[in-house]
Amino acid sequence: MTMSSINIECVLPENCRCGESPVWEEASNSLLFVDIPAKKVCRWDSLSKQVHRMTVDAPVSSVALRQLGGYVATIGTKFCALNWEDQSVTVLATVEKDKKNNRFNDGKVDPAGRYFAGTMAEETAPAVLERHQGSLYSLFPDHHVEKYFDQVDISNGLDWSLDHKIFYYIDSLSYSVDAFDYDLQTGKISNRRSVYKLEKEEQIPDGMCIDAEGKLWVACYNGGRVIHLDPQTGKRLQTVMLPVDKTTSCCFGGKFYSEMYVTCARDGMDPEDLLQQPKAGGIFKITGLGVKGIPPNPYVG
Ligand SMILES: O=C(O)[C@H](O)[C@@H](O)[C@H](O)[C@H](O)CO
Ligand SMILES: [Zn+2]
Repeated sequence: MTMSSINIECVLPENCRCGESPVWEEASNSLLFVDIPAKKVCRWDSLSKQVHRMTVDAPVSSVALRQLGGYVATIGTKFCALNWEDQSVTVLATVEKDKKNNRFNDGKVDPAGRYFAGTMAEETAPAVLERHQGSLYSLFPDHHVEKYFDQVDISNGLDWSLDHKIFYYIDSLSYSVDAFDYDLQTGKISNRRSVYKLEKEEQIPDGMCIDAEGKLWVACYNGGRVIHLDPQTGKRLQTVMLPVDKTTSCCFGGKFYSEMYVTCARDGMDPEDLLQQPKAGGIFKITGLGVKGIPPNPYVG
């Protein structure tokens, strides 16, 4: 084992109101992410350091790669395809037409190419919302949508185990990281259980990703950290503190997926905190973790 020292750098002072859904695109050496209330999908080129932004017509809560080219995103309560070249949006499916106050939140593509995303009621302030209004869905390659369960408060982080037999999921206000048995063939989930309960100072679990060793990394909203968890033992292995409180999500990227990228939010911070944390809303890169990630799955369809 090589000794590594952790370095944390703000690589892009984007001032996101609520940065989310970081996704590494190897083909363009870029990081994709969204700013939910700003209705923006962004792509930061790690070589040129240029950012390209696409504004859509409703809150955009997650973005993912698409096998056919371009991207998919959850916008309002719609699963959409994005054409980055001409900046056009095509609706693939709509959920919850009857729930005007709901929107999608975090989403990610499973190893078979289904796009999973959950919903929540719109917040009046961070983590303040009508409870139990959300559900978890997935968009299959043929564009039909399946619903898994309802009664969700804030549908958030999700990822799959390396053998594709477990689905990990966070409903933020449960303060728990949960696991389900996963059937990759059918996309069905079963046997929900908790694998980690957050400690008080860790605050609210938000976005999550798995690493190449099958361990989880969870961004803690208001906790200013990402925590490294062993879902087998239920133990926390490591805590990495960031210089911003509202850390929202994380992914691996860069060469061999050896770097971690972390998004965060500015919304809900008071003026003093903003003075103390001028990089709030930026994109952070963590190096020296000594563990790699795995490539994101593209949506098939
Ligand atoms: O990004 C998200 O997941 C939600 O849309 C945000 O509003 C916050 O993270 C949430 O308030 C913290 O739980
Ligand atoms: Zn989130």
